[in-house]
Amino acid sequence: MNVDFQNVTKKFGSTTALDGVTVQFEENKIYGLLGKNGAGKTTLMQLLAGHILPTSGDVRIGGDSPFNNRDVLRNLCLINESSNFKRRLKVKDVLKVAAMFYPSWSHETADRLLQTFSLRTNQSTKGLSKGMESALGIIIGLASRAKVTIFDEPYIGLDASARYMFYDVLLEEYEEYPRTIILSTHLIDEVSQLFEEVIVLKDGRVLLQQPAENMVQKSIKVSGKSSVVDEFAKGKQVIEEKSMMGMKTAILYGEYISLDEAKSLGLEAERSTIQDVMVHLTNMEGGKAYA
Ligand SMILES: Nc1ncnc2c1ncn2[C@@H]1O[C@H](COP(=O)(O)OP(=O)(O)OP(=O)(O)O)[C@@H](O)[C@H]1O
Repeated sequence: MNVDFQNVTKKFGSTTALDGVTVQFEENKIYGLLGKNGAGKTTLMQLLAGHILPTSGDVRIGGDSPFNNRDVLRNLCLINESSNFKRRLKVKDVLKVAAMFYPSWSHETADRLLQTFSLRTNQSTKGLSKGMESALGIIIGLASRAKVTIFDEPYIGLDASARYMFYDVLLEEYEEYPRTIILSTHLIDEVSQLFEEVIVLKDGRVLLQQPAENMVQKSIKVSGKSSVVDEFAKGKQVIEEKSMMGMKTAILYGEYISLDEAKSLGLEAERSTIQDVMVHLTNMEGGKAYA
């Protein structure tokens, strides 16, 4: 199911959380939805999950609006950091309800992940630690096999090893049973190798939408004598630079930039990370779009 946002604006009182967003999520792709605090990521996901209505514009999933639309919502699973599970229920009851709701539910995946995350099905959800609650959310998200599965910072309280288990299982599950996965995260370095496509929001607008690989290929971090760095940077977009005692480090972003060309001038050169590019682009003044 394709997801289509056409000129979507969402206002909360005087705050414009999303401002004329037009974006598409294709079937069977893993997306990273990135941006600084308050950029509009959660609002976009809430609109997608039919929890709220846009102030103007159109949100469509497989051609239909998700708002109050049970048929669409059975193919869509949003897991967020505060997926407050009904406090009186046991883990097994929460899973039973989810299994009834999602037509593609995989009992096998749920059982396997219960073991992976050491969750007991007889445990009351009231007694779950933050990490265990996140684990339960992740189990539901992956076992739902919903055609559109969205994780909004789903790992609060999970330690590093549990988070890496989540990333591994997510990839395994995705390979076995492809679906559209949207991951919103601030732990970009940890997760970025999962992304096929990256969407960066800034001040409620789409600043950039690109295949993850392109984003890396279009960026370069160079260091060396200031005059050489400046010469190399001519005509390219400098998104960050630091100088000290005649030396300079700069991050450049634009059309494909060759590492070899920089090295042949005697500069140290490497690709910068998606996290670096995201941080510096969103810190720059103005709202230029790089899509
Ligand atoms: N229910 C609401 N009522 C009022 N303002 C809201 C509401 N939800 C979001 N906003 C505002 O809309 C803007 C976008 O918020 P949103 O939560 O979508 O950002 P975000 O990118 O998810 O941020 P974070 O990374 O901090 O979770 C912010 O200015 C926020 O204060």
